[in-house]
Amino acid sequence: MMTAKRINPDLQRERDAATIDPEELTRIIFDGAKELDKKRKLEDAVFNDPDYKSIPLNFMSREEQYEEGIRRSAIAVTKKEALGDLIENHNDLISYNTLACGIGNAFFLHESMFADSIKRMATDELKQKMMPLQQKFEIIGTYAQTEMGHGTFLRGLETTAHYDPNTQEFVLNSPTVTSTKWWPGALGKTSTHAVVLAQLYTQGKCHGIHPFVVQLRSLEDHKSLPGITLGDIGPKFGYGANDNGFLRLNNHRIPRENMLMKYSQVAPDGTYTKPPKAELTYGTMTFIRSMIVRASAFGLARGTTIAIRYSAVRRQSEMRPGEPEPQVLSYPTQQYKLFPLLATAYAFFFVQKKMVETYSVVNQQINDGDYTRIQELHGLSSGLKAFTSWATNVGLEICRMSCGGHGYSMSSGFPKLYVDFTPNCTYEGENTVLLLQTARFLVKSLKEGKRGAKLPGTVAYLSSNVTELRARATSAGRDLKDPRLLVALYKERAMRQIMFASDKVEAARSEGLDLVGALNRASVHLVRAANAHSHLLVVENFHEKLQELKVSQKLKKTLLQLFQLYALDGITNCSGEFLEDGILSGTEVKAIRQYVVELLPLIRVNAVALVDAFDFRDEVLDSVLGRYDGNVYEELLKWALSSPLNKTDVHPSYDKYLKPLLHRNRSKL
Ligand SMILES: CCCCCCCCCCCCCCCCCCCCCC(=O)SCCNC(=O)CCNC(=O)[C@H](O)C(C)(C)COP(=O)(O)OP(=O)(O)OC[C@H]1O[C@@H](n2cnc3c(N)ncnc32)[C@H](O)[C@@H]1OP(=O)(O)O
Ligand SMILES: Cc1cc2nc3c(=O)[nH]c(=O)nc-3n(C[C@H](O)[C@H](O)[C@H](O)COP(=O)(O)OP(=O)(O)OC[C@H]3O[C@@H](n4cnc5c(N)ncnc54)[C@H](O)[C@@H]3O)c2cc1C
Repeated sequence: MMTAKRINPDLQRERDAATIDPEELTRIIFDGAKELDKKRKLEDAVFNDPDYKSIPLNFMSREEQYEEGIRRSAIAVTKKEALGDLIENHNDLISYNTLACGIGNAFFLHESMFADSIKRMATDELKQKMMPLQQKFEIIGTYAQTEMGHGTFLRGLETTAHYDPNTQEFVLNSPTVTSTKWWPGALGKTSTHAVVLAQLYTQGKCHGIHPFVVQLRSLEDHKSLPGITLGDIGPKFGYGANDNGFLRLNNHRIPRENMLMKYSQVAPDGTYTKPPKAELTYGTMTFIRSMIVRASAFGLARGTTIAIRYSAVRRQSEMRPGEPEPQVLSYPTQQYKLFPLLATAYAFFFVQKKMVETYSVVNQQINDGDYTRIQELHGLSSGLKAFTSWATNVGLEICRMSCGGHGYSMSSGFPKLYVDFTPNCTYEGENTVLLLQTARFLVKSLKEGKRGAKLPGTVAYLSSNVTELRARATSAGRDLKDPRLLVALYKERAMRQIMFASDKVEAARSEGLDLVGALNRASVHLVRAANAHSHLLVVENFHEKLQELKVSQKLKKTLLQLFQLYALDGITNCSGEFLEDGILSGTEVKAIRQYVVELLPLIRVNAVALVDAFDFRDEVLDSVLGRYDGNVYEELLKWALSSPLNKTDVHPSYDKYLKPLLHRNRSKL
């Protein structure tokens, strides 16, 4: 943690009064003392390096942001080579890049989706050719799937790859305006190569979308190759430093070997062999979806750190004349805005660990040719990606508004945090669409459970029936703060929502609709069901973690309070779903509302320590309001003074426009 020269006394008092040691919690969040030490060393390596210093992003034009992003990303490549053991795994790599290229990592897709697609789907020969070039940064790759006309509906992509057996090449084309590749990160100006998804045609037949490695730019002068039109798509809501781009292909030829042919093949004569499972093409997206759960945890942790520290420093409104103005953190309404989000950030930290573990186990099974859990992984990653990113998206705006007027200033850090986070709800699968995928898996699992099939872990509860679940909830006692009861209540709620949605699908089918039509008619209920299921997974996982963790009694007590707040507040926000089937009575829901309010002052004692435990350095938070030392007001003034508009006392526009206006009647006076 950064040592500050002078800590704001209010913030210091909060830290002194805490009953927990934030460092104990930090070690849990970052997987133990060794990993934490590594993370801090990586931070030192970046923030003590003058090469990573630049003028504040807020005062740069978009071109300057792009250039600065490229500069930092490029030097990060060489600097990280010298860091040896500090970068041991993919998490370390992401951490280092996030720290070094805070403005936006130009090579994120190169190191994730481009590399992963090749590793996952290329033949050994293509891998041997491409991976060293990728790893040594002799080429820069991106992932070009989305088109102007279609992002969600992959089967609707229009880019074509026609196989020509005479030359043993694929001929790539963008036959319509809407087939223009649109959005891929780093496509416009940076990348030399892309994994391009296109409809494969061979021997006169279309075989659906397949991935191809396509060179876009010359490796000598970086000019786009003949048959290729490339560019930046223009300014966006956020991600100013990234050249999200467009690509048009005009009879562009690539060798047959550039198709990623591990699972499906085109032989030299054009004969097509289909993959053992069509969904294997989608694996790279599953990988990033699981990472977005991690990004959600970090995003909400950042937002709550800024808002809670600032709320401890900010004093407003005498309660009674002459009394000192309270810290806004002491108002129950402020606590009610922020503490459930703090609890949510913790819940997401724990569930992202589970997501990453599950991903890595199932991915290994898939690599070994065992596809039995592929659907479960898809249901889990789609549901958690959507559930956690939506909650973080909403939570960040609540955090910003909880900072009053100063939250609206760029100096708060919230505008950049929000605009860079919010596309997590859209890219890598639009959230509604992903929840519908999860729901499909849930409806299927429910049916199979009823038939007596053994269901995988995350949906095993669907093989029970509601009477059993109700009995389990009842046997857990009726102490509404008891974690076992809370998990049982969430389970019953999820089960009932899934049953309700399934019944609606069945009802539509019995009216003669086909499955697709029936799923579409029931889609509002299906999304609700998938949300309820994902919510349960977060609650259940938090409970399991509480039982597993070997921590001090004081910390255990605080984590239990956070769990209770997360679970109880979740009930009040969806109380209709708990009331409508009598899972809870009206009296119980009212009692839960009161418990939530009673938990707030208990959390208040440790609120600052709990955000300190996230261990964000000031350079990472990039927020005047969230500073570790709490010296908000002095820094706000400094920040404003550094604004380019304040370079001169009189702005040049005075002579051009204001003076003529102000002086226009002067001669008449
Ligand atoms: C302090 C230190 C600090 C450190 C801080 C560090 C903290 C941060 C750390 C983290 C930083 C990272 C942040 C991330 C940044 C990201 C960058 C941006 C990247 C953005 C890239 C993109 O944005 S890139 C494009 C993504 N674009 C999609 O995402 C399209 C969605 N659209 C579909 O994905 C399909 O279109 C859709 C709908 C499934 C229908 O698919 P479809 O048309 O085939 O139709 P069906 O629905 O019929 O599906 C047919 C059957 O396939 C099954 N299935 C489908 N998908 C499956 C799958 N994946 N796995 C298995 N099975 C699957 C399904 O379940 C059916 O199974 P069944 O038949 O048995 O029911
Ligand atoms: C910042 C950013 C970076 C990106 N980076 C990349 C990249 O690197 N590579 C890449 O290939 N792509 C990238 N994308 C594109 C991204 O993956 C798509 O935008 C995303 O998958 C959503 O697809 P869409 O834009 O077609 O949305 P649409 O599908 O058009 O969504 C519009 C609305 O329609 C609804 N809808 C669509 N289909 C259904 C359905 N079946 N049922 C119910 N509702 C539906 C959605 O819920 C949504 O409300 C990026 C996008 C952004 C914003």
